[in-house]
Formats: sequence, C-alpha cells, structure tokens
Amino acid sequence: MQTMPGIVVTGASGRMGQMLIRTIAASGKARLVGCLERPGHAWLGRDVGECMGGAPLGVRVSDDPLEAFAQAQGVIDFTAPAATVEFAALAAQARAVHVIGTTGLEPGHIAAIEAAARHAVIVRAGNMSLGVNLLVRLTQKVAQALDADWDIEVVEAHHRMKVDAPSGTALMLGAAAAEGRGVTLDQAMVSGRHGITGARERGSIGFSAIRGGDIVGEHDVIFAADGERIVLRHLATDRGIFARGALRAVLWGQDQKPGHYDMIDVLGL
Ligand SMILES: NC(=O)C1=CN([C@@H]2O[C@H](COP(=O)(O)OP(=O)(O)OC[C@H]3O[C@@H](n4cnc5c(N)ncnc54)[C@H](O)[C@@H]3O)[C@@H](O)[C@H]2O)C=CC1
Ligand SMILES: O=C(O)C1=N[C@H](C(=O)O)C[C@H](O)C1
Repeated sequence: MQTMPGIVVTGASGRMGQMLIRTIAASGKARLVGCLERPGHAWLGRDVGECMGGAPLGVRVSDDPLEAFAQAQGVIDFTAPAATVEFAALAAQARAVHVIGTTGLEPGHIAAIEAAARHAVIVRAGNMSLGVNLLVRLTQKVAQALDADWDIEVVEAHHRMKVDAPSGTALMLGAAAAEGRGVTLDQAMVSGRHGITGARERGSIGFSAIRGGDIVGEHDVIFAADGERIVLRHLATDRGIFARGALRAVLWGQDQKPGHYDMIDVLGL
C-alpha cells in the first residue's frame, strides 16, 4: 500500500491555516507532518490540535521551514507575499509540491515563484474553489461572445480583515474577461474610481472592492449594455471550499513534472 503524502501547512493559526489542518486531518488522503507560524508566534512549540482547542494531532508548530519541508511531499501555503516567496525557494529545494493560495502578490514575487517552479511543482491560484474556477472559464467565454458595447465590471466583497484589493479572485476574473476580449488586463484595468473620473472609457474593465464583517468572499462579473445586463456571480459561504481545492491540488501535484500550474490545470477545465 502506498503511504499518504506528508503535508506541511504554513500560517497554521490563520483563518485558512486552521481550515486546512481540519481538512487534511479528516481527509484520509494525506498526513499532516508539519505546521509553521511566524517567529515569535504564541503557538510555537505547542501541539497544533490543542492550539486549535481540540484533541492533540501529534504535530508541534514550528518556525523552521527548512526542517519542516525536509520531511514533506507537499506544502500548502496561505500566508503573505514575502513569506510565500521564501517558502517557494525552500519547498523547491526539498522537491515538495508547493500549493500557493496567498494573494496580493506583486510581479517581483511572481518572478521568484516562477524561478522556483523550474525545479519543483508549484500550483498557484487566487481562488482554489471549483465554483470560481468554472466562473473564470464562463467569464472568458461570455467576454469573447460580446463586443465592447458591453461594459465589464468586477465587484468583490470580503471580510474586514482582508489586507489586499482587488482580491486574487477578482484579478483572475478580470484577466479571463480581458483574455476573452483579446486584450491584457494591464491595458484594460480601472480600479478604485473617486472624484471627477470622466465618463467610462470604452473597453475598460472596472474593479470595485467592499470590505466588511465576516463575508467569506463574493464576486460578481457584470456585463452591462444599453437595455440589458448579465451578472455572473459566485458566493463563498464556507472556507472549506478553498481548503478542499488546495488538498486536491497538492495530491494532483505529486504526479506532475516541475512547473507553475493553476487550478484550471488541476481541475482539467
Ligand atoms: N486562493 C484561495 O483560494 C484563497 C486565498 N486566501 C489568501 O490566503 C492568505 C491568508 O488568508 P487568511 O488565512 O484569511 O489570513 P490570516 O491572516 O488569517 O492568516 C495568515 C497566517 O499566515 C501567518 N504568517 C505570516 N507570515 C508568516 C511566516 N513568515 N511564516 C509562517 N506563517 C506566517 C500569519 O501569522 C497568519 O497566521 C491571504 O493572502 C488570502 O487572500 C484566502 C482564502 C482563499
Ligand atoms: O482573503 C480572503 O479571505 C480570500 N482571498 C482570496 C482572494 O483574494 O480572492 C479568495 C477568497 O475570495 C477569500
């Protein structure tokens, strides 16, 4: 019988970190072999199950990625851009599959991730859910079918603690709309309107962000023309959808060649 892949969860105390730990522990498909938190964190040295208020899981929280990754076949990482870039290099060194959910990455971070993906499998997506990745495909198709008489706007809403905007998902949806239109998102993107903005530029793709309460994640892609409107919508109500997607990605990655993949690859969409 093949042994289940050993997984390290980074950012273990975070909203996604805790959801990932529960998802892996309940999966019967992977083993939790390590948990990381930032230096100085109150959970360091303690059993992660007890930190989460439950039964011990036999894994102590550490701040040493090198040691943790050496015993892992996979790393699931929902943390922050600087940490993710560091983890990408170290996971590649250990030849562990690195699944990256972290958003707010700048072009320099992505270049460093691309470099690491020359040596190991990296799966990165601003949203790991099946529903959103299907919506990405639908958005591309609708944008392809319509001309620039249809104004495209992406509207997203998230909880009050979210630190980046537009969301990673909004950027995925905007990029899909731009691709459908045959332009790049850099050419078309308009974000954060304020003051005397002038009339809307034909062909632009607008972004708006709402932050409040405990909203898990909501995304609308609006195609607005004279006299009619199409709204494509995804509502997330449970972070389990992201954790299950990430687990699927880390298992899928075990059989792939080194490279930089996304959830469209994993799901075969
Ligand atoms: N791709 C997707 O499907 C999803 C992506 N996200 C993204 O995941 C990221 C995390 O989201 P949340 O869990 O809500 O945030 P959070 O703030 O609750 O958790 C982040 C955790 O990372 C830890 N961390 C930061 N630097 C670290 C380091 N150097 N070493 C170890 N741990 C470190 C923090 O201490 C914290 O516990 C965000 O970028 C968010 O946008 C969130 C949900 C779904
Ligand atoms: O920070 C979050 O919470 C989420 N982040 C991702 C994003 O930026 O799109 C995915 C999801 O919407 C939740």
